[in-house]
Amino acid sequence: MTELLPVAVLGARGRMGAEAVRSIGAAADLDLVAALGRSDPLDTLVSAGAAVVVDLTVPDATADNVRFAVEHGMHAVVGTTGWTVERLADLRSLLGSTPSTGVLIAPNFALGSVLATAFAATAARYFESVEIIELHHPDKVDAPSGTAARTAQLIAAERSAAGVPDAPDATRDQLDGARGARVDGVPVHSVRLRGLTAHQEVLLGGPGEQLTIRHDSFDRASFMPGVLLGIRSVSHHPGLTVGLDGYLDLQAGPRP
Ligand SMILES: NC(=O)C1=CN([C@@H]2O[C@H](COP(=O)(O)OP(=O)(O)OC[C@H]3O[C@@H](n4cnc5c(N)ncnc54)[C@H](OP(=O)(O)O)[C@@H]3O)[C@@H](O)[C@H]2O)C=CC1
Ligand SMILES: O=C(O)C1=N[C@H](C(=O)O)C[C@H](O)C1
Repeated sequence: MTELLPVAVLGARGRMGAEAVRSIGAAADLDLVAALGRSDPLDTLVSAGAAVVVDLTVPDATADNVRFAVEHGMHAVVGTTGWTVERLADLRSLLGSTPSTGVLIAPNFALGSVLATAFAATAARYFESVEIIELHHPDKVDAPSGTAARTAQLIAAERSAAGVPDAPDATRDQLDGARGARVDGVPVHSVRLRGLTAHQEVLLGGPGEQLTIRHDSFDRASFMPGVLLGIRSVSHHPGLTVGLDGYLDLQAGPRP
């Protein structure tokens, strides 16, 4: 009989955590050994024998949770936002001392979102202007979304590598925030609206044309295939991987 993979969820009673608990419980190859809330001690991860820890908590807690997992020889699959450049650098250095441990930080587990971000980054080389609008439910504690921040970083990197000049913007007079927040120079606008789940539009403008790349998660079920892929794959990817695309082959096949 094949051994089941022991998995623990942090933030297990949250919106994402509860969905992940259901999906892991329904997976024949996974064994949910712990489902922790904020007041449960992290030592439970050790006594439960977790091999993979899934973190779906809050930006203030996630870095300490992942540190604990790595220091105790567990792989981590992280959907929580709040991973600044500094936090990622600290994690990379921690992982340097445990070379066989894998950590996936996935700003978005939905396949469509991962693809939309990749398409947007490619398209951004060819358009004069680019702006991001992210739209979420009003119970979200962070803005801009982790997905929007990651999309902006990838767009900025592509534009810089391709030598695209800064997008023109004649605004001289504005109310604070009217032009959004800047992430690596890319304007990001955050909408919080009851009824929404998780949505993003990347607007790309050139002379006489616009390309809009939009992704909608209508339900948190959209994130679950990515969560399961992360859990099953993380031990095969030692070190830090940022973005589920690191576990996917997004290259197009041969042309007909
Ligand atoms: N990567 C992706 O695809 C996705 C990522 N997310 C991200 O996942 C995170 C969780 O989102 P969501 O489920 O909507 O949020 P919720 O607020 O519904 O859940 C957060 C959970 O975190 C727990 N928590 C709160 N504070 C702490 C703490 N100090 N230490 C440990 N646990 C804590 C809470 O536990 P308790 O119940 O005990 O209070 C709660 O259950 C967010 O960062 C969100 O942006 C969300 C959707 C998709
Ligand atoms: O809080 C959410 O809901 C989501 N958070 C992630 C983010 O900030 O990008 C992923 C998704 O957008 C849903």
